[in-house]
Amino acid sequence: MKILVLNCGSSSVKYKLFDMTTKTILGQGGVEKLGMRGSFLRHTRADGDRVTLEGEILTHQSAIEYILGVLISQKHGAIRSLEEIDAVGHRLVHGGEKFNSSVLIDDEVISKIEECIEIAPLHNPPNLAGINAIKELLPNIPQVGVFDTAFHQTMEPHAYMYAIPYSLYTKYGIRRYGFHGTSHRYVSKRACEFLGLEYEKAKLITCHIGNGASITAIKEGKSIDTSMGFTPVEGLMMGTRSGDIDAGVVTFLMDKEVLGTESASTLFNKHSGVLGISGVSSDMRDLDKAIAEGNDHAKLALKMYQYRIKKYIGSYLAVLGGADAIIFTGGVGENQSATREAVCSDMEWLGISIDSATNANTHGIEAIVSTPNSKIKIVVIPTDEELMIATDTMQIITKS
Ligand SMILES: Nc1ncnc2c1ncn2[C@@H]1O[C@H](COP(=O)(O)OP(=O)(O)O)[C@@H](O)[C@H]1O
Ligand SMILES: CC(=O)OP(=O)(O)O
Ligand SMILES: [Mg+2]
Repeated sequence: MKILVLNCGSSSVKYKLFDMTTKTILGQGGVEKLGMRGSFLRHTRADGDRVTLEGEILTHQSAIEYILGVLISQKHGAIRSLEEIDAVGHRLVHGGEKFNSSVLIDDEVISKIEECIEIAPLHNPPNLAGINAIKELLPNIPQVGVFDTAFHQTMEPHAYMYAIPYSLYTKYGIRRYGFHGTSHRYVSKRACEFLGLEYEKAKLITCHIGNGASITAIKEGKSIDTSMGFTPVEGLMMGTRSGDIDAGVVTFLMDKEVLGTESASTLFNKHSGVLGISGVSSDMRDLDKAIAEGNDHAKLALKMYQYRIKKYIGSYLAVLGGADAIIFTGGVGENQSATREAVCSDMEWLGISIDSATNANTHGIEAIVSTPNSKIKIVVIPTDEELMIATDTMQIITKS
């Protein structure tokens, strides 16, 4: 069975084509700078063959036309005909309170996703554009939606409500939803397999630390709290997002700097976080370089970044009543060993003891990086949201 996984963002469409029989990737890549000058498609085939195609790619439909074209192209293709594709699985960001699991997409599902546009104006329109493009280009193929928010629908009201008038929840759906659920679900399950823990009995803290970052407390297979909220700007400090901030700062700056809602949103989503403090970059690799060159703002940015993760781990240990494992994933969580070390240091009193040497040598692979006597295991599990989406898609279309 062959499944195409699509992640349609506002200016990019990423894809992976899976052969689920062998769990291998036949081809992958993405369209970038969608709708802008200089848009291009980058494609890599399983055998390493690579190609970059430049073109005027203005809409999601034309991006997907390019992708389908390269997948069956004579020279760089991964399959002979589009008929080989059995289903398409989409990463969908916001399912609001309407979806607590992955679903087969039909007209009713589409209209529910449309209803969520109001609370997710940045994410849901490009997701819907992707679904509609496939409807147009591959009219009879089943499509499955896998929501970032679904895994967190198990949170209870005391964890998801904001302490603002209750009527605003009823009127607009203002509450915490949480994101990266597909990744938190994947790495938590995988960590239990890896450690030999029973998922339905485990207490876990999953740290998805990439460009966007969030942390989740999982009890008996259910998300009970997570750091992202109504939008993906709450919680941890991120590459370009502020994370938690006093609402008073927002209104003060909107007043003093005469910011409209869009400029304020850009400030906290795109110009803040590691980039905002360091003035260097949102990428940890650039930050490390700047720190080595003696840049004090870069040093401060990294310290703030690590401190915030540590604070969240502490609070989640409290709400879970301890933990069996802390799991690191995402570009930073998988690769930046110094951040794992800083976050887990001086926590022996809590039963957390990191093995510095093993940790320092662990990059992008599954590994236990705690000492053998650490009560709480510290593990690195590379995330695979696309495989999770492909797996859900296969299960759903097989059932239906
Ligand atoms: N070798 C590395 N060392 C330190 N940080 C890294 C390394 N590789 C990637 N990163 C960090 O991971 C980030 C990307 O994380 P990723 O999870 O791939 O992001 P996205 O949210 O775009 O999926 C980069 O911006 C960078 O900060
Ligand atoms: C929802 C979200 O924050 O996603 P990402 O980390 O991919 O930006
Ligand atoms: Mg990501």
